[in-house]
Amino acid sequence: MRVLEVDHPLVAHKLTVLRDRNTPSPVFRQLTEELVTLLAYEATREVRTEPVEIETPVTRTVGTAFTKPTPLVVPILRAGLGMLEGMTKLVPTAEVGFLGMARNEETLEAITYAERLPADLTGRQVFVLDPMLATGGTLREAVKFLFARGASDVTCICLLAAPEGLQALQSELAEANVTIVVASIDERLNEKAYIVPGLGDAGDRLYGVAG
Ligand SMILES: O=P(O)(O)OC[C@H]1O[C@H](OP(=O)(O)OP(=O)(O)O)[C@H](O)[C@@H]1O
Ligand SMILES: O=c1cc[nH]c(=O)[nH]1
Ligand SMILES: [Mg+2]
Repeated sequence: MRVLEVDHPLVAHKLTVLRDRNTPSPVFRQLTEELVTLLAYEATREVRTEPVEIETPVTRTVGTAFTKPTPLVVPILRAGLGMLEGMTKLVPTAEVGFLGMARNEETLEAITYAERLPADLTGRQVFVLDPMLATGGTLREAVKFLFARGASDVTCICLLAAPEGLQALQSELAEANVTIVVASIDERLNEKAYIVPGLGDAGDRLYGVAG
């Protein structure tokens, strides 16, 4: 498993506004989308491509095309849905599958309540979108599920990660072909397993308080 913390002033600035408790949902959604586009630029460095011959108005030349099957993008509902548009803007030909997962706030166990993915992911490159990597339980389950379906490698794009969650994932997925691309590795988890300084509950800030 590899971890890449993206160090860029544009990322740091947008993240600062996102963290601010006074930032309203519409601005939060817009900034999330913009941040994902910046992170996706780094996260797609290893996307599989092949040469393709094309004709410009001047001559024939060899360019680059995504190798088929194209990457699969998997937002983890709810909060990951806020990252989808930013990703598909950059990789418009990607297919999209969905995982609905929620962390039980008492036991911190991640449960899967919805799944809409291709049955066979053999050889597929998969990009998972989830803004928060706290204990790491949600991403661990998601990644294991994708490998069980045959994915060749999984890249998770997150806004914030806690060191505790990264360590937990590292100890379970050390040898796995997993990359975590994150805007900031924060200080720690608090007693409720929220990321500190963090940005609060990403799903609630994007979409309002869940019932
Ligand atoms: O690393 P973990 O400790 O598992 O926590 C992280 C998870 O918690 C949040 O989702 P949540 O369960 O709040 O669902 P939501 O997106 O519907 O709000 C977040 O979007 C991650 O999926
Ligand atoms: O800080 C946190 C931790 C888990 N889920 C969130 O949305 N935020
Ligand atoms: Mg939530």
